[in-house]
Amino acid sequence: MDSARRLSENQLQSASLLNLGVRRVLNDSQCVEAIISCIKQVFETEQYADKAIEAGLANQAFWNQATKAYYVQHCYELIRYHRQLNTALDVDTSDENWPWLHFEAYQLLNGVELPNWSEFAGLDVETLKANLDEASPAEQQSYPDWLWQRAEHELGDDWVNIAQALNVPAKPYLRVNTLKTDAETLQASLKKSQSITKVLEKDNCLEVEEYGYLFKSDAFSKGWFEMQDAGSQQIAPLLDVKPGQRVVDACAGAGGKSLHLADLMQNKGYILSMDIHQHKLDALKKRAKRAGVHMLETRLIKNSKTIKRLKEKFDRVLLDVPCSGTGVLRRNPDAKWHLQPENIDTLISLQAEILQRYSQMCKVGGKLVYATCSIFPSENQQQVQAFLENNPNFELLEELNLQPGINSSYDGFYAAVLTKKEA
Ligand SMILES: C[S@@+](CC[C@H](N)C(=O)[O-])C[C@H]1O[C@@H](n2cnc3c(N)ncnc32)[C@H](O)[C@@H]1O
Repeated sequence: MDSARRLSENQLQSASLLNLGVRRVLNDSQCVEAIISCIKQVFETEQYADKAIEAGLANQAFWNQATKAYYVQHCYELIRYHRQLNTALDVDTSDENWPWLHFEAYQLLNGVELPNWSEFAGLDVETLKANLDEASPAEQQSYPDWLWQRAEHELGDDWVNIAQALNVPAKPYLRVNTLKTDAETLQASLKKSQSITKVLEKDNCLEVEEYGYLFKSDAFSKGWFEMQDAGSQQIAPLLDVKPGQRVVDACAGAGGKSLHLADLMQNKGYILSMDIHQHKLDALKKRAKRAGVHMLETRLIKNSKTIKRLKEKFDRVLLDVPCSGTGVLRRNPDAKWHLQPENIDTLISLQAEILQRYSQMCKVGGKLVYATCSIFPSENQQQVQAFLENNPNFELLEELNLQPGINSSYDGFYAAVLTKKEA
């Protein structure tokens, strides 16, 4: 079977659902117009997808849950398959009607019948499929050429499977905040807000099957859960933290992993969460308050002195470094189109610098975890190898390499656990 057909079959898995949805939603042209407007913003004004989608939803407070879900799903799908649709249609974004053509082509390729609207061009699905059959793998799977080539070079034969897996919409997962509740109590409470979840075998992780009113639920306002991918939930446990330890999360962002660490430490000890962006630390503080975490302090990294002053002060160091985000393309498909090859080279230099300088904060006998949400060995194993060659006082204890389509159905993550043997 050729890869264009294979891709179409991937998409067809949800065709019956789409058919149901489209019939409902196409009675309401406003939703489709909102989808068109959102993808125009993303591709014509380079707005981030999540911001554009959020803004679209804010304008439509009266939509029901199904319409909102249809809107979000279709915005993401049209962003994900942007290049594939351009190829199938043999048009690019200089044709001002492109968003409508994309919507129409996407539906036809997924076996959905469309109503007789004047906005639709009456496209022929066989022509769309024939155009895809002749296209390159990067066009068929909807990736920029440079990214495809780099991934093939770095990942070899695995890349084709990873590329397909990164096109499958990500499932939502929750991390149970065990400082406040347990999985079964959370599940029962969420049911009251029409949020249906499944308890996974992994500790304290729920898969969301139906959103319902998740973020309006009692459980959310009480801080009983955090939204966090099941792959991401595997990073904090690698630090092997104990209550009472001193831990630094030096690239903490809005604190997904800091909060998980606080939970694993039973809220006892000390966590210093740092970042170069104050607005992210402000968001972290808010989340920590809701989660009932009171052993965590935030600190802005202003210059190199902030780190130097903390030399050998921590039992555990987490470096969840800035990266290409190629492991989380299912969640952020627009990153494929924003990312440039030179960005990855700059990130690789920054990662090496962070690992070298920030590792100084680890005590002798302590542990350091270097983590990314990238699938590229150049940001992962190769960084760690280069660091170990320059720093023989560190030793590699274990590695985790979650690759969608290879060994994981979650997002792509890499982590290396190191220990500091001597000063
Ligand atoms: C992968 S994100 C962290 C995600 C976060 N740990 C979580 O679990 O939610 C990387 C973070 O590194 C921060 N960052 C970028 N350059 C940095 C630097 N030189 N030092 C520390 N943090 C940096 C970014 O602002 C970003 O928040």
